[in-house]
Amino acid sequence: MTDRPRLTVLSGPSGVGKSTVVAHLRKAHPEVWLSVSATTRRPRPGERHGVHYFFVDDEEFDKLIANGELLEWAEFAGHRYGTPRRAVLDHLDAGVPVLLEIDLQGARLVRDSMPDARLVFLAPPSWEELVRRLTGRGTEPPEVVERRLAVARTELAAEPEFDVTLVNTSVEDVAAELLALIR
Ligand SMILES: Nc1ncnc2c1ncn2[C@@H]1O[C@H](COP(=O)(O)OP(=O)(O)OP(=O)(O)O)[C@@H](O)[C@H]1O
Ligand SMILES: Nc1nc2c(ncn2[C@@H]2O[C@H](COP(=O)(O)O)[C@@H](O)[C@H]2O)c(=O)[nH]1
Repeated sequence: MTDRPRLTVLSGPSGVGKSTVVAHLRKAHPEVWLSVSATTRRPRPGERHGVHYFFVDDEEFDKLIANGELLEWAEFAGHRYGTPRRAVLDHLDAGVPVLLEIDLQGARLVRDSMPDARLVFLAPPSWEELVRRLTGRGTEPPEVVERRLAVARTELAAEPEFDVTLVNTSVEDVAAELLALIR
């Protein structure tokens, strides 16, 4: 029987660089499986259904919840996001390392339902750098950036709840540290 690998949860404030770090890691290590979340948010330019997210409407998201298909879900800055349960469990059962990239509320829910999961907090080098990254990404209008930064203050305060903190100064360094934790 295959040993069940540990689930790794990567969390941290919007704009800190979670997706950038994960993309860098997975380019060199495609064997690490990244869960594709469902969301009611609209796609950004370049985002593809089934690759970056499963983009669903409110009714479809309600059904996912009602049918117990989500391992966890949360509302973040006006939209809902959730982790499809079956695919995560199937990959773990098959011995494949699984990575979730989710918000603080979701990380707390996973910790409650899967206490063996390792919770990793990605922190910015400074508040000013976080603002620069989120603004510089240019994917959200100023009012949404403000909303995400307000949430970020709460998320930064929750860092002690996590098993490990990685500071995203260098994408290469932090991706290597994350890989070592996943293994
Ligand atoms: N170490 C780094 N140094 C400088 N810029 C970075 C670094 N890591 C990421 N960035 C940049 O910061 C911006 C935000 O990164 P990214 O979209 O990966 O954040 P995120 O945490 O996934 O955000 P969200 O939670 O909103 O999806 C991007 O423009 C990215 O290129
Ligand atoms: N609780 C969950 N949070 C999730 C999930 N998928 C993504 N996220 C987090 O939402 C915010 C915003 O993401 P964005 O793509 O709109 O910038 C970010 O913190 C993601 O990590 C999920 O399935 N559950």
